[in-house]
Amino acid sequence: MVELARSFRAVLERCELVATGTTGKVVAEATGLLIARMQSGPLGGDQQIGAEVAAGRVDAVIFLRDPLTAQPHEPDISALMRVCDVHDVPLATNAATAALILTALGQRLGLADPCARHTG
Ligand SMILES: O=C(CO)COP(=O)(O)O
Repeated sequence: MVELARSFRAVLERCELVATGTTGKVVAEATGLLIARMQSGPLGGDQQIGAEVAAGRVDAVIFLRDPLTAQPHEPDISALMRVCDVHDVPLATNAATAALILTALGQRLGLADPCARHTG
């Protein structure tokens, strides 16, 4: 997530960012981006972000899943993904898809080169 945020800093600094607790802290410290932090995911942060999606206040969700690790709050994660589908909000669950979404957002913002570092 940090690598992605660094690569697309030019896009992200023009967005209102919200993240689950630990992710928001780590990315903010690594990049200097201003990020509103919800609860940690296992403590309800995914549900809080889901509520923002349901309220129509989110343009895109980037949720980088570790496909090899089971999460104790899997139902919360599924609910967040479902609410993105219900409201047709772009949802990235891997870095390649996230890069496509952030590139599109950057183009919409009029940035000539939304990605500072092309990591492949
Ligand atoms: O578990 C998470 C998302 O489901 C992430 O939560 P944290 O950002 O608090 O680690």
